[in-house]
Amino acid sequence: MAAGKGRVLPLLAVAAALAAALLYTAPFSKSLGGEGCSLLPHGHFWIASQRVVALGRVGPAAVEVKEGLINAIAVGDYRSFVLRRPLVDYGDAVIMPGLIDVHAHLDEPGRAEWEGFSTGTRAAAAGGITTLVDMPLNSFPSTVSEETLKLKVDAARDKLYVDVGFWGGLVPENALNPSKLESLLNAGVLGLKSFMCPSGINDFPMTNSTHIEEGLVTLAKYKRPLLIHAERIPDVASDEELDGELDPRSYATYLKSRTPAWEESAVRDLKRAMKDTEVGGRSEGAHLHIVHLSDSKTSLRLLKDAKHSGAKVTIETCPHYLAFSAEEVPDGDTRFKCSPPIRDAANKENLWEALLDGHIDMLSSDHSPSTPDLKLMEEGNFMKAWGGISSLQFVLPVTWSHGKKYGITLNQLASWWSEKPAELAGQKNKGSILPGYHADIVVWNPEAQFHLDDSHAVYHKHRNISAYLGNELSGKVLSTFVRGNLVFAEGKHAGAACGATILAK
Ligand SMILES: NC(=O)NC(NC(N)=O)C(=O)[O-]
Ligand SMILES: [Zn+2]
Ligand SMILES: [Zn+2]
Repeated sequence: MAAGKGRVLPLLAVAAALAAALLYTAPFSKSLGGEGCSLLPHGHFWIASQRVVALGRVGPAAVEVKEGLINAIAVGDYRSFVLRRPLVDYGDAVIMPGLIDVHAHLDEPGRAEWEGFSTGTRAAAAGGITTLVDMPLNSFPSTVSEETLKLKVDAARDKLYVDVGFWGGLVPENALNPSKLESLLNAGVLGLKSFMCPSGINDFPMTNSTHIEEGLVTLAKYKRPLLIHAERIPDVASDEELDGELDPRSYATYLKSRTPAWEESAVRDLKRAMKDTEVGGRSEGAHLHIVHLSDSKTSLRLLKDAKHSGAKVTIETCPHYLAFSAEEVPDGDTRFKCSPPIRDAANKENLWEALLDGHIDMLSSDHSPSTPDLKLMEEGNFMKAWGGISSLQFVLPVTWSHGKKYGITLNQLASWWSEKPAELAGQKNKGSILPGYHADIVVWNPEAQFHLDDSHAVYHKHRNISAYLGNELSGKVLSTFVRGNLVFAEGKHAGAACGATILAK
């Protein structure tokens, strides 16, 4: 390419992208550009900036959006290509693939007072997240069958500001029954999720390793992943746990009650399941995904070993494990309670190292709010409070603000938050800015700093239970596009909720 000259990549790889899209398609819930779906009155336009994260590079480019898809990318001096059509020039702001959050608890139907499709997806849009995958528990009933998935999809109708897919639950009731599992998978869940310890939700019981190994055999046929909450109560209690009276307001008490041995015990128990996913294994084609890894020591080492031996395993961690450390959690401040727990500063350093080295594959929010009363904020009892971090809207600025000192790049952000999650969720036409892909895009300013105080608009349901309130962050989301619809800009949402439910086919 001659210096200073632009280059346009018309419909690059469209054939591949569209062919792959046949595997999983996102049914559009409303026609694109429908009444009120977008804050922009165009169905065909260009957006441009000096920092477009696309094609493995960051630089000046213009992206052509047509009927919800990315039609072309002009890199370099793009002006000669952008003729006649409207162009939105974002100057120095970053144009990046929208974030795909594969771990969010939206809690509807049944616990809409905890979160909800409307509030949750408005928060997502304001945070630059363009696709969410909803967890099968905390709603009521849990998503464990074709019928309960249908309740989810019905509850989501006309409430979505971003696209939403669903994980189903692998529970003892369906794990050993392939036809039940197949009907759940045929109904369109993107994969399954199970717990190896009590989930805290009565109609979502834990699974043992036999359930997991058998479930994987069915999942292998569908090539969809099994997500695992990998904590298991160790067979031998540690001496520390046997210590006498411990103060339930002290964060140290909570840490002692849920040690890294819980994660380690679960990972050891998954040994055979992981082996089964290897080439020639009983469930070759299946894929195990460890959600919210916190233990950066033995559990991570065992998972690295399994990956090294050829097991199909991926790992996610969450911004709260990368932003906070146990030393900083004030006693009684149950906003920080989650499972597995936020551990010490050395653990946090190791998690960053593993993420930067590629051993941890991706990030997710694990946004899991409840009503404020269940957080027992006045009592401050860590042992009784609901566990779950409320963070949906803040994950991009939190990752960026804390990652800057480790020298993270915009391409890494796009990989952890968009490309890898798209792959996990089987979304072959999402997660990158590439011709033929959905025009799911976040525009943000990494340099803009803000104080997350009462004047900051927060869209998820209960702002006061978020551990991030009061933080100084950098990285401000300016605009969010979902399939070409400008769903959020300058603090405002589009009038209509035109996100789609994503069902696997
Ligand atoms: N029932 C839950 O939402 N649990 C969640 N709770 C956390 N992470 O503290 C989770 O994902 O394990
Ligand atoms: Zn979990
Ligand atoms: Zn969760």
